[in-house]
Amino acid sequence: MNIKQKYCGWITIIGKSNVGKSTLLNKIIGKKISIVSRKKNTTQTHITGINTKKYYQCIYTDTPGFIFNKKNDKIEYKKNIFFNIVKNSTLIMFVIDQVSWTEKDNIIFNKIKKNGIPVIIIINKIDKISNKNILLPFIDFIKKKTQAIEIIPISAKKTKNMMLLYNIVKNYLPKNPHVYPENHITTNSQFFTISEIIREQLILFLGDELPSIVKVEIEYLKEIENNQLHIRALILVIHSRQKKIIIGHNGEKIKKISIISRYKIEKELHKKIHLLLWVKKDTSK
Ligand SMILES: Nc1nc2c(ncn2[C@@H]2O[C@H](COP(=O)(O)OP(=O)(O)OP(=O)(O)O)[C@@H](O)[C@H]2O)c(=O)[nH]1
Repeated sequence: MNIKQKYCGWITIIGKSNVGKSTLLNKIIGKKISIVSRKKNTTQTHITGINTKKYYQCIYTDTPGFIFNKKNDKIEYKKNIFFNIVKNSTLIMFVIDQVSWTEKDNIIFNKIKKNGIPVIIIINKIDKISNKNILLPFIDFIKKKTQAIEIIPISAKKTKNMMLLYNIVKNYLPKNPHVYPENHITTNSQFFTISEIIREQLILFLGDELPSIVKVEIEYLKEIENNQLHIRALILVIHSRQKKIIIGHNGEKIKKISIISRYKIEKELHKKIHLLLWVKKDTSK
């Protein structure tokens, strides 16, 4: 019997805050599993995204951006958890913002380098670089400075060089059986549990009135002290009239959906929930 060899590896996405780590992971997975925002430190916990194509499975971890102590430039981020993730990686994707290599990048890079795990440096947001001539000398400079195994300029937002990146990552995957089934895209079940509860309530409350395609995206999820969770969820519709249906007269419907959803999420997660629901036209269509 000819059983095709399988490959599987763990890839950790590292970088300063706001360099585009979550955008990159979402693009790789093809779904919004990690929250993207202009605000720094949107990603609060580790997000795992799984990408399986035929015989190759990549298990990505998006890490929260590093926080530096303003006084002494020391990393304040939960070091132990972080370095455990790094230690167990097959590969590291070190993301930087355009052609800027700062002292902070140096500090983070030197810390992770000690583990001897291969590092790919990703120069993100190249769509923002108007003079592309500066790219090659910068790549040379980074190559000398870091001895990274690969340096790849991409635009996660504009999906530029993403296939090239995937093909490179694939080459570094060791022979391993797959850890997750093919259609499994994240281990962050909390994320999905919440959006599914909201969708469930939409279906229950609106029945036949419900527009056929309603997406719920968790835009913001933050755990605060005393077991409380702040959630902002977007209900995405195709037409403005669908928006009106969901909101209802004087906002009555959305209010009810929100109250019951909050109650159900509290029951499911055993946490105090603060829930804000927004209905919005899906502009990605
Ligand atoms: N122009 C451009 N903007 C991008 C690109 N990638 C990400 N961004 C933007 O950069 C901002 C930060 O992106 P995130 O993906 O949230 O960055 P992050 O590194 O995960 O941030 P933290 O959660 O703070 O660690 C967002 O406004 C993104 O839309 C890109 O390739 N090009």
